[in-house]
Amino acid sequence: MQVLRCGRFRLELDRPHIMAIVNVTPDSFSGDGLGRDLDTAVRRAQAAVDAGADLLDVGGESTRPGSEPVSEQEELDRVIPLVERLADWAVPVSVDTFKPAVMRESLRAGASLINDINAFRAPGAVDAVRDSEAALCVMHMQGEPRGMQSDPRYDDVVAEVIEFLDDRVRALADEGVARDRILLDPGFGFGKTLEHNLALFRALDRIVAQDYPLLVGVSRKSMIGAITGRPVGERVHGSVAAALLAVGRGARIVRVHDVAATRDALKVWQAVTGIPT
Ligand SMILES: Nc1nc2ncc(COP(=O)(O)OP(=O)(O)O)nc2c(=O)[nH]1
Repeated sequence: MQVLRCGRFRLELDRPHIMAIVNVTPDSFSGDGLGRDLDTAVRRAQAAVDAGADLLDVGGESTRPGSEPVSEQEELDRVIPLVERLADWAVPVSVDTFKPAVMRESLRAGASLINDINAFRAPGAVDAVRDSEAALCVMHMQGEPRGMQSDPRYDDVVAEVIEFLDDRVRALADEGVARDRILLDPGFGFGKTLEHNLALFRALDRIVAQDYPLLVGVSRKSMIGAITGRPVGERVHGSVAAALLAVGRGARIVRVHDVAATRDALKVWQAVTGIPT
């Protein structure tokens, strides 16, 4: 059984887990950003937990392609008050950030997981998380959100993503980060064309073979839109299908906007496969 150390929690990953997206942003690509309205964000988080979310991922800066950077203080002002409100809930709170100062303050406020699309490469990022008990999600991205989709290129996207993740995990291990805190994520849509995303999806089992829990985030993304022809607000069916396919290939955490739909789909998948709910 894979157990992920996640702050004061121990996640037993023999069954798939749902990470609910709680974006306190004005400009998230999916249009679900809650801006700075704290009470609305708390209600959204509660609804996600009621619908079956196992974790909450709080994001204060949109990382959609072409997004404009947000200042450290603005991100702190958006994220920390919400983390403080959620910190004693019965589910782990994750914070989606690549800024070391936001990582540090989030941990101080009670976050149990740091979700870094930049794989803890920023100067000071490893220092910010090394001595905590928090889980760390290490994600692959080619380039930066502002320009990553302009012309992503790989010789072998699967091999290069695996090599990148291996390198980052080794860097964290060299700094003393225990392996039971680490999650991997191929970073769908982060410097990838549709073909790159599909190649990675088909090879998820090879990433799983790296023997770290795998997190997958494809919810409502452009790859779902490209395949289904649906606009961002009508991608729940495609997103749920992708989540099931990812779980069937070994992903153990799916990062989603539509918790209830994903939860029902996973219940059916678990009933058929005999994996405990
Ligand atoms: N680990 C991980 N983190 C992520 N954070 C943001 C987004 C982008 O999605 P979203 O948060 O819905 O949009 P935005 O960044 O525009 O708020 N995708 C991932 C992902 O695939 N994996």
